[in-house]
Amino acid sequence: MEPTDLNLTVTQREQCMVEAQVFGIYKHFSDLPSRAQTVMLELVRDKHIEYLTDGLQQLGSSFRVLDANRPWLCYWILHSLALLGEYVDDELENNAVDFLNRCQDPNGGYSGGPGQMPHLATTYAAVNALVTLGGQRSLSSINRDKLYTFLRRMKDPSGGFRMHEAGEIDVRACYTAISVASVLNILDQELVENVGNYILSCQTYEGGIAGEPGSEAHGGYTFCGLATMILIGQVHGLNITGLMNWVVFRQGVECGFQGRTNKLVDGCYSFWQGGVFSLIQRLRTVVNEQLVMMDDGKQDGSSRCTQIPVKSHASERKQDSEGTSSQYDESRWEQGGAPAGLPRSPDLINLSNIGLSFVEQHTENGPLFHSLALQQYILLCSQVLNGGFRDKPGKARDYYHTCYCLSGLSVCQYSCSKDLDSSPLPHALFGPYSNLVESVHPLYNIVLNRYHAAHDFFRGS
Ligand SMILES: CC(C)=CCC/C(C)=C/CC/C(C)=C/COP(=O)(O)OP(=O)(O)O
Ligand SMILES: [Zn+2]
Repeated sequence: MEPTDLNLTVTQREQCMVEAQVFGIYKHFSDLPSRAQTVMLELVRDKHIEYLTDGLQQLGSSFRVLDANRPWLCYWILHSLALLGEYVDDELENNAVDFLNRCQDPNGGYSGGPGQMPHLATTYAAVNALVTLGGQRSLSSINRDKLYTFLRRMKDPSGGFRMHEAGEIDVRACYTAISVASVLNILDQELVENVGNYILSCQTYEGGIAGEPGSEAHGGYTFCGLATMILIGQVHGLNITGLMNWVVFRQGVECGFQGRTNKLVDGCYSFWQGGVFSLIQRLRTVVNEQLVMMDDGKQDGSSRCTQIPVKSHASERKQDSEGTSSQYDESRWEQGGAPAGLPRSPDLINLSNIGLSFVEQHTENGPLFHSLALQQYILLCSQVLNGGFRDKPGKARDYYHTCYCLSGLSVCQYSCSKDLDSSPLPHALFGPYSNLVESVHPLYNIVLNRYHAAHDFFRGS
């Protein structure tokens, strides 16, 4: 099944579905769109906006559903609307800002609902939601000083972060802490200290990144770990070639991505795995350096990062548009086992500029995954024609899958573009050009123009 152009016949599309069923994905074949409905494979934009706006209105009127998850619902819905190029009206915007403010803890951070314990995941969701809303009222509602102290309290002496007070330390916690600190321009050396080593300890023999040391590599954590390493300027410490080797095998015959080896594809991994590709595309220097080392016969391509030899000039340092400071330290690899530790981030790194310079660079590299095929999975299998997206046929739509399917669609559509703020060429899109959605900043999963506005707002303060 190779959907290589926009002119797939209905018969070919039906063949895709039949093949997918043969591979055991569609237990509910009748759930798939009918033949007539799939002809154009259109994004049913108006239906999605209706579904999302309804969700936001329900939140606004009661704010009672899913008690510990409400900032997430705000982010998933607001981000999905932003991807569709929609702005919410003043009343809904004010309600959302007020509600998120009630989730803000007096001592910093955001909880899942008013009066609850602040948590890093809901802090990330609330901050991304407020940045997506944008504007003075929304952005200035974030108490950055208190938020910084919350992040410092969540920092474990080992370097990782805890999700909440006395909570678990994992890669998600590292990403959510570093992502909000970066977007709010409060990232500093104290927060960064030893996070890189924690993430390195989670890269597995398969090449992907696990949630915690010793666990299985997973797309969600691989995105979090890779994005964190870029945001702290230490991505060169990961075995990127090994990571690429792992992620390229995660796109299934059904065209969607699976989260981990031998599991089913799921629409939400369109972003978690698709986002990994978007990041890797912008890591040309690091990828080339590691490929050269492999060419030198010093590295087995399937090996883990601890076996990457290092350059002999340990003092070499540079910060480039990938937000990477190349600093090689031979002693790190000498043990033949786990790395002895990433060097402390050089002071030369401007932590406040990494997110912006990363997204401003041009990339000559095309996507390393089948972008049109993934768009087909999203539009044909995950899209619900009444609005919203789902994991796969047979499952119900929800706001989480709507957010991450649309985010994945965006990553696909801009995957052939040299830069993220110009419109892609029609051949990059599956279906009509009206399917085009907004581009995202792949490190934060925030719509790019909303990120730029927030970056300007928090710059220099
Ligand atoms: C920013 C943030 C909070 C990121 C979260 C990242 C994320 C999606 C992590 C995945 C967690 C996980 C192990 C799911 C497996 O569920 P499963 O066993 O039901 O699914 P599977 O069969 O597809 O692996
Ligand atoms: Zn899912």
